[in-house]
Amino acid sequence: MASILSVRGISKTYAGGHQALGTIDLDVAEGEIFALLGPNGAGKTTLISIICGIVNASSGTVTVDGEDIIKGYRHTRSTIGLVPQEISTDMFERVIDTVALSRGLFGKPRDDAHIEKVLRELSLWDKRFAKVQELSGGMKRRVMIAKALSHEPKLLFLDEPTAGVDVELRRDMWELVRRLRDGGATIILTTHYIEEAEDMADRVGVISGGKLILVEEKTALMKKLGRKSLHVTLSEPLGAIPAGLSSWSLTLADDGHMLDYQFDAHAEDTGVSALLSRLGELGIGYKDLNTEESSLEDIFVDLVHRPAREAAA
Ligand SMILES: Nc1ncnc2c1ncn2[C@@H]1O[C@H](COP(=O)(O)OP(=O)(O)OP(=O)(O)O)[C@@H](O)[C@H]1O
Repeated sequence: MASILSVRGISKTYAGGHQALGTIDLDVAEGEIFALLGPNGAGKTTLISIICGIVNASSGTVTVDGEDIIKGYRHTRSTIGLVPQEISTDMFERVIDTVALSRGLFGKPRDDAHIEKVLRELSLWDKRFAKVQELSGGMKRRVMIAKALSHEPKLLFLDEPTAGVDVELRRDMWELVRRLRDGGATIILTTHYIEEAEDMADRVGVISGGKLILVEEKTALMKKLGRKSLHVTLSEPLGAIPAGLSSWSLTLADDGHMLDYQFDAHAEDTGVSALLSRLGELGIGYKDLNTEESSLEDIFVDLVHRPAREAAA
């Protein structure tokens, strides 16, 4: 599918000399949900802000829907919707007015039916005549989303959309994201809730220290980097791991009642069957066995911390 977003050689050094982004290259296809993961200060917001035309890049180019974001800014800005991390809107305006005004700012003709649809989808219709300042924090966030959707963007950025929101709003938001995607929109989100990326994203990009260290299909990533753990519940607790088991990398947990073995699920020989027969030979009985796959969170933590570990080694 065609790219709706192409980032080529983008870097950013802020005025104070801080390099927030190294050289970033990224393509996002139309209709994708792309999750950008990274620790605090990794450069996620900087990258989004450059694409949205809020921050100038130090080098590189960005194309949105076939147009350069600088030369073709009118088109690219009206193609993009941004839900920023922070709530920024005129607090004294009524909900319906601030959302309708946002649409006008992007040069789109008035469309009351669309504004009503957006407000209804976000459960804001009943509050349409309330001033923004009278709303709860969660409702204010819904207003920010409504504003971003007011001009029917093809490419929607959600910058940590569910940070600090309640369970209900979070669930509503993910339903909305799915509906938008079904309607053909492309969605790029940053999140600290990795299970959300695991649940929602088609592809995942990991940014760390201003560098995009990995971009991969979510399922392929989990397959490739995923490890499995085997948990062996012992009949009798062990005080220490017996010398006869030194060929496996094992840990004892649960006061010696549980033996854990981490292995690469895709290796030709996982070592599991040899481990189980050795346990038999050593007379170590067990009551139960179960395996567990690593989550995207495990993979992410491993990836982000790997450079530091490698440097220390
Ligand atoms: N206007 C600015 N001037 C100088 N430095 C900045 C500015 N904005 C961001 N930075 C720095 O650039 C780096 C990247 O920040 P950015 O906000 O892009 O990270 P982030 O990945 O979005 O983090 P978070 O998850 O905390 O939102 C940080 O070190 C930050 O302090």
